[in-house]
Amino acid sequence: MLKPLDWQSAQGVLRVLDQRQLPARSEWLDCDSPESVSEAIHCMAVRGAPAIGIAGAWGAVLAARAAAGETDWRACFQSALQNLGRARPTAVNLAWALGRMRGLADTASDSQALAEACEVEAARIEREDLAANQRIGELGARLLPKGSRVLTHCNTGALATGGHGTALGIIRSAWSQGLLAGVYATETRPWLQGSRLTAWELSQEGIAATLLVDSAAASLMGAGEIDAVVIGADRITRRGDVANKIGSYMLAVCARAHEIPFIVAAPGSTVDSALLKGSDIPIENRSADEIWWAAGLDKPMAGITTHNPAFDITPAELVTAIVTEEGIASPMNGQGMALLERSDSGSGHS
Ligand SMILES: CSC[C@@H](O)[C@@H](O)C(=O)COP(=O)(O)O
Repeated sequence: MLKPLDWQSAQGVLRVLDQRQLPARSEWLDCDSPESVSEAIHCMAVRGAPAIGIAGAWGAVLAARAAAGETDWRACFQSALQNLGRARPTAVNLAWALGRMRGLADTASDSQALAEACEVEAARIEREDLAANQRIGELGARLLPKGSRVLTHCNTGALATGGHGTALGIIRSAWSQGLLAGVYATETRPWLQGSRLTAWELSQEGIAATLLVDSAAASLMGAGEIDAVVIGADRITRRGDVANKIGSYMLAVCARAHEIPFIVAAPGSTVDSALLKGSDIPIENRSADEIWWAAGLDKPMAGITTHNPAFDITPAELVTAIVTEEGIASPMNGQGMALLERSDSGSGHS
C-alpha cells in the first residue's frame, strides 16, 4: 500500500516520501529531529491534512527522544511541540495530533516512558486514520448512484493520509464497486497536487480518469458531464464551513449553480468543534514564487503583487454532505448538523 511516511524506530528516523518530487522521482527524506519533521511539513514534502497530523505525531516521538536526559524534559518536549505546531496553520489535524501527544507528558514518569508512550500513540493515530479513511470510503460511495461521474480537487489520496484517502478514498471505493462512469481530477493550481499526485495515484491503481485545468470545471458542469463533486478538507467548523485547497469554494459555487451535490470527506480529526465560523480559520498564504514559476520567472515581476492563499472557505450553505468515519451529515444550510446516516461499524478508533 502506498504510504507517505515510514517510521524507522531503531534508527530514530521518520522517512518522508518527498511529494515535491513526484511523479518524476520517488525520493525519501530522512527526518531525525522534530525540527526536520517541521521543515518537511512546512515545505510540503509531506502534505494533506491527515498526513500532516500523522507526521506531527512522529515528530513528537523524536521530540520526546531528544528530551531524554534533559533535567527539564517536560518543558523541552512541550517547546518542541509548540514549534511543530507552527509548521502549517490551516489543517487542524496537526494541532489535534500534537494535542494527543502533549497530554502524554502529564502522566509519564520519566522521559523514557514519555518516548515509549509517544511511539505507541503515534502508531495508533496512523492506524486510526487508515481505518477512518476506509470507513469514509465505504460510506461516501453510498452517495454515488451507479454511473456517477465525479470531479475531485487537489490530492486527498493515500499520499495525503494514513492510507486509502478521504475524497479519493470514496472514489477508490466507488470505483471498486463499479459505481463510477467517470473520474475527473483538477490540475490544482499552483502546486499541481491534482496533476502530479492525484493523477499519479489513480494511474497507479488503474482507475481511468480525466485531468482538467481548474478553470475548465465550470464548463464541464455546464455541459452536464459531472454528477457530484467530492473533495477533502483541512478544517471543518461546527456549522459546516469547510477550509480546503484554494479553488474549492469556486467549485462549490459552480456546483450549486448546476444543482450538483457537493460532498466533503474528512476524518473526525479535521473537525474543529472549537470554531463556529469559517472566517475564524487561519488561511496559509504561500510564497509568490509558486505562481511566478509557472510564468517562467524565478521572482515576482516588477510592480506586480501576488495573492497566493493555499486554502479557501466554502460556506456550509454550499455543502450537500459531510462524510466522516462517524457517518454522513448535512450542515443544513449552516443551521446545524443533521446526521443522515450513522456509521454502523463504529469510528474505527482503537
Ligand atoms: C485528505 S487531504 C485533505 C486536504 O488536506 C486536501 O484537500 C488539501 O487541501 C491539501 O492541501 P495541501 O496544501 O496539499 O496540504
